[in-house]
Order: sequence, then structure tokens, then C-alpha cells
Amino acid sequence: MKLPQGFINKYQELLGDEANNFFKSFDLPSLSAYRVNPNKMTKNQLNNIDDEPVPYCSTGFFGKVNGKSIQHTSGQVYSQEPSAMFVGEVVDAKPGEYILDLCAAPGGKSTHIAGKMANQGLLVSNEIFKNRAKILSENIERWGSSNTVVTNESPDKLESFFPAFFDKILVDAPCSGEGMFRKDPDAMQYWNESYSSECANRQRHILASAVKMLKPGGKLIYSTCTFAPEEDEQIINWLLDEYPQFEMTPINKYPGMDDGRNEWSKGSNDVSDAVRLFPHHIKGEGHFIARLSWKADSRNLDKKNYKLFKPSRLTKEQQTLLSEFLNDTMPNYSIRNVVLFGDRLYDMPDGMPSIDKLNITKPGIEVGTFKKNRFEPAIGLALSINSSEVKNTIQISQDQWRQYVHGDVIKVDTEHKKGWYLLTCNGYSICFGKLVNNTVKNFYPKGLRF
Ligand SMILES: C[S@@+](CC[C@H](N)C(=O)[O-])C[C@H]1O[C@@H](n2cnc3c(N)ncnc32)[C@H](O)[C@@H]1O
Repeated sequence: MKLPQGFINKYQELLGDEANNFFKSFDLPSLSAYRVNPNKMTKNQLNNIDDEPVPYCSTGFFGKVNGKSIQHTSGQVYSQEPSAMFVGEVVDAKPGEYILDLCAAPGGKSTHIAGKMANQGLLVSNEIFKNRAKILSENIERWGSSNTVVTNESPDKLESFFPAFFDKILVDAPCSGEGMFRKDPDAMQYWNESYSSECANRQRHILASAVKMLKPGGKLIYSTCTFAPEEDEQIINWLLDEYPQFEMTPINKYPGMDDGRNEWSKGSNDVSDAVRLFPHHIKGEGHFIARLSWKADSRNLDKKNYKLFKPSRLTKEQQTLLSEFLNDTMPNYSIRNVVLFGDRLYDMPDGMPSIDKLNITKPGIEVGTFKKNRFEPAIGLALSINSSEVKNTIQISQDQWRQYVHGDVIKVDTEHKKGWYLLTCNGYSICFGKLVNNTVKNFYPKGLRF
């Protein structure tokens, strides 16, 4: 691979004897891997996977997943390069926590975090760019995460909605992406001698917003997929100088992982507790991760600081249509917080403050749409539940799955009564379908068909 000459000069000087091995690693093929969804897969299914495990991520495996496979489309797996998986492990999300993933698209770290939260607590996944926030929402939807809200805001706008709100915040920062060169050589075209300093400026702004949204006592996790000290050790050194309430917390390092390099930090703070994943030391594309803790004790959320969320009001007709659907299909399902976007009904997780004026792409699980005289369940609802939560299911074969995702109807032999059914394949929820006279009508969203 032809690396930029300035890049070669820079890392020759920084890495000395190691530089040659570092440069050689760019000529090796990039590594593919995937994580499985612990909220969908059973331990047994996990144990049956033959691929080589990623040693530092219990749900990670080396291997390629086809984006048009049933595994991907039903949210059983998420493709992610292996070193990026260590970020989610360092976040160490726990069920019940309030977590913000501030730079979240396309959703690798958010799906990892959501998997660990087991649908309990609140995950706000934010992305500044609208088109990327849409992709993030689709990935969260497939993953079936019911405690996740996707927002589309700049970090400074988000501050006013969530002052001192989160237990943990991940800043997986936009960066010069040197760790992406091998996978996507086009990323090299943006590289120049001053690019890292520009990125560092933006990273400091994002972190300043993140600090305002973190609860005292909370944890801030910072990561990049670049090797540039300006965006890695020097950012952490700046953060420790600027916000003395923080201290670094050690990260349990696995063989092949390196310490943060104090000699690159241009400061007096010890940043060796950060971790570097270099492609010539470990099987991955490369990452930098640091975890900081706010030294003060955690205090409880003072609700008075927040405008409380007010649920949307359904009309009488909407209430009737929804009750009919739920009674017929999933009588035990109750919507936590009703949010209506036009005719689309969402089930928002608990814990959100008022969402007035907040740009939200996905306020939670999309339950369905109110149509004239009927309620149509959404694929988002199907992907977030399992068959034990619905009255009526139809198991379809892999061939029938192919027909359905292509937009075709499915014929079923057995006698079933007319109505909505959850279609499952190999035990995984796929979509709702409406059965009329032994034919399952196709409700797979047009935009997702293939
Ligand atoms: C490294 S990527 C995040 C990858 C993501 N965490 C994942 O695991 O899939 C950084 C994200 O930051 C977003 N971004 C760009 N400029 C930003 C800014 N000024 N503030 C916040 N986010 C920004 C980018 O659009 C991009 O989606």
C-alpha cells in the first residue's frame, strides 16, 4: 500500500525501530469480524459457533458476515473490525445504567453497549449527520434494542437536554482514521500534516460537551481509530489538565495491547493507563482507548433539573385500534411511554427527559402505524420481541424467508385463522405478516427488500 510520505516520515520518527513492522502491517489483508447479539442468541447457539473467537470480546468472532444473510437482517450479528470491539468492552455497560454514545453512527459501539445492557436502563445514541443517524437507527432496529433512543444533534445542542445526566459517556471521536487505511485506502486522501491538529480541535469541543452531560462520579470513555498522538495521548493529557476532577482508570490489557505512550503526550500527566491496539502487535486495524472516572461520588439524578417527558395523546379511535391489535396479537405487551410521530407509534424507554425540540430519529421501538381503520405493526416491533411474547406465530423456512424479504407472499398449508402473525425463521423473529386465506401478505418494508 502506498502510504502518504508525510505519514511515513512521522511514524518513522515516532516508532523508530518498530516503524518497519508497522508499515508492513498495511500490506496485510484487513481483518473482518462480527459480534453476536447476546439478547437474541442463546448460550447454546453461541457455543456452536466454529469461528475463531476474538480473545478480548466474549461475543466477538473472526469472520465475514453477508449483509444479505438472515443472521444480519434479523439482528443476530453485527459486522465490526476486531480492535473496535475492545471499545465496547472498556465501556463495560451494565443493565440499568444511563449511557450516552455521543458519536454513534453507524452503530458498532452502540449495538455492543445495548447488548450488554440487556434492554434495561437508557442508551442515547447520537449522531450529528442526518443520513448517518438514519443508518444508525436501522442498525439499532435490527439489533432489537428496546432501551435505545437515537438522536440527531450536535454535541453542544445536546448539552442543554442532558445536563449532568449520564452514568457513562462514550466519545468514539471523528478522527483522522489512520486505522482505516488498510480497510478503506480512500481514507488516505484526507491525510495531510495538519489534519490531526484539525481533528484534535473538534475532539476537544466534543469532549467539552460530553463533560457537561456526565454525572459527577460518572465515567468518560474516549476512543479513536487513529494512531496520531495529537488525537490520542495529547487529547487525554489536555482533558486531565482542563478537568482535574478526572483520573484515568486502568484498562485490563490483553496480550498484544500496548500502554498509552507518555513520551507522546506532550504533557506531565501519566497516560499509560490508556490502551493502544497496533496492527503490527494485535489482529485488528488499530484503536486508541482511554477511560476516565470523575473522582467525586455519584449523586442521584435531580429530576428538578429536567423538564419531564409528556407522553403523546392517542385519539379514541387510535386507542381502540391499538387495543384491538394488542389483544389479538400480544396481550401482555404494554407501551412504556407513548410517542407519536405523525401516524407512527413508538414505545420510548423510561428515563428520558422532555423531548420537545430534541431532534430524534428513533424514539424507541417503532410499534406500528395507524392507517385508516386499522393498525399495522412495524418490523421494529417484530425485531425487538421473541415468539413467546406473541399469541400467533408462523415458522417459515429459509426459502420462504428469501421469498418474503424479496417482497413476495408466502403460502401456508395449515389452517390458521385470519390476522397478524409473527414470522420466525430458525427461531428468530423476522417481521409481522397478515394471514388471509392461507396466504401471508407481505409487510416487509419496501426499502429493506432485496
Ligand atoms: C468514528 S465515527 C463513530 C463510529 C461509531 N461509534 C461506531 O462504532 O459505529 C465518528 C462519528 O462522529 C461523527 N461526527 C463528525 N463530526 C462530529 C462532530 N463535530 N460532533 C459529533 N460527532 C461528529 C461522524 O459523523 C461519525 O459518525
